[in-house]
Amino acid sequence: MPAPETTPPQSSLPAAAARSTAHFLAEAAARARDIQAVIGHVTSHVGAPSGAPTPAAPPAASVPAPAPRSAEAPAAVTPAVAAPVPDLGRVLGGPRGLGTAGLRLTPRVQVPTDPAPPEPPAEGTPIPGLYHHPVAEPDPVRVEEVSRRIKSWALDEVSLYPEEWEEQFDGFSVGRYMVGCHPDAPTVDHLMIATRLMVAENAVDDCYCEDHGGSPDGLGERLLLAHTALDPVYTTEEYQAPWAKSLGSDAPRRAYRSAMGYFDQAASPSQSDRYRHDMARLHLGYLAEAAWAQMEHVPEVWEYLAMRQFNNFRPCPTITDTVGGYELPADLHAQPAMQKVIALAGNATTIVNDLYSYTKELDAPGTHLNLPVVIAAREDMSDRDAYLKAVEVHNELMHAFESNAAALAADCPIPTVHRFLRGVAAWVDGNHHWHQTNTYRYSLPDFW
Ligand SMILES: CC(C)=CCC/C(C)=C(\C)COP(=O)(O)OP(=O)(O)O
Ligand SMILES: [Mg+2]
Repeated sequence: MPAPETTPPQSSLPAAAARSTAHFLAEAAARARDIQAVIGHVTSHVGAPSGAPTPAAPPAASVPAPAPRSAEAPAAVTPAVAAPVPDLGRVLGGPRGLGTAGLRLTPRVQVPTDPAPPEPPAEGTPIPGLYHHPVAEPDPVRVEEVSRRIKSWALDEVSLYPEEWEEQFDGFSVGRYMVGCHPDAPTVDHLMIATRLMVAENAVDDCYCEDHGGSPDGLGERLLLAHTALDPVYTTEEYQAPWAKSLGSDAPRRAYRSAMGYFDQAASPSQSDRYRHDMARLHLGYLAEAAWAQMEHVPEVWEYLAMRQFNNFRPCPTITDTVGGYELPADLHAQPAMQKVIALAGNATTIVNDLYSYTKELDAPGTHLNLPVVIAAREDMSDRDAYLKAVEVHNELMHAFESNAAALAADCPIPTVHRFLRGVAAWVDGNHHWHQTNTYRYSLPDFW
């Protein structure tokens, strides 16, 4: 099916409102003053000795079901507190005190005010011993609307898949995934920004690298050309046209081009640049994985973990501010302490995938690398012991994410930083929930 040449419609998102240069500069100057005030704190904390105590991780909390919202009801988004936050439980749980209930962004620690009917148990079993925070089932009203809109985008705007892949598209449940990962998105339009990108990222992974005709052969070329749908080519007139035409020539490129077009309209230039950088990281990771597949080489465990830090979910939690309708300023995003928190969160979420997709990948043709497989091969362990060790690696990454996020929050008393950290933590929890409950796609090994 030929790709319709579509241009994303003008967005009505607040963040997409035309940013006049003057307005942007005034905003940036005001922000710069705040940022400079805290950068010193962040830097001095990062320089502390590695044995310095870090705040304790919060206890996992049981979560009552939130009342379903209407599809377009805006979430409370105003950050409220500017005081230093001493522990992660406070940061992730949001502001407390009289009148602040509506400002909490993740439904982690809530005391129900009236008895709600008990929620049916979530489908799927969490991996025994896996450190995670259970979350409530994503708002079904939003899920339904996002699912409807994403299918129409996939079919009508980018001709993403042939009819026979429909069941797999539906089974992926991307609407439920994204609604669960972005509980503070103000509207369904905001959720769609994340959902289109998630679908496009998976189209590239499936069609270029894996299940749907992917292969390590020629992957570098395919990825580079697809990357230009995110990061445009500027060349001479003669060669500009064939490049522009190439972006419509296969489903992954059509999906990247369209999803990025929508993202650009909602994001600031530096948020778009952040995303492009994270996608370049992702593509670098795909290439290392492909090189090992071509060489039939199993890397050492640390080498695998390094590759998986790039072939990683990172581009998804790092758009939490765009999806939330606000911006974490570039200077704060670039701080080493923030980069470390983001990397740890991305690594924990990605090892969650290795663990939940273990049986699916064992059943796939050839050797599919994931953390348990690499540990078993390189550390001479049984499949079971290697899997259990991989669970421990995940748990250590999660604790490191949480303690580093808590330390950063305490050192950086800026509401936007706290909100961003809460957004990343919500993504981590939503990602776990989706993996646990996506029994169409994943099943656990029989190790317990
Ligand atoms: C959504 C996104 C940025 C994905 C990039 C990397 C990726 C595909 C994963 C982290 C998922 O890993 P994997 O390819 O192993 O996925 P499945 O196990 O097939 O679900
Ligand atoms: Mg996997």
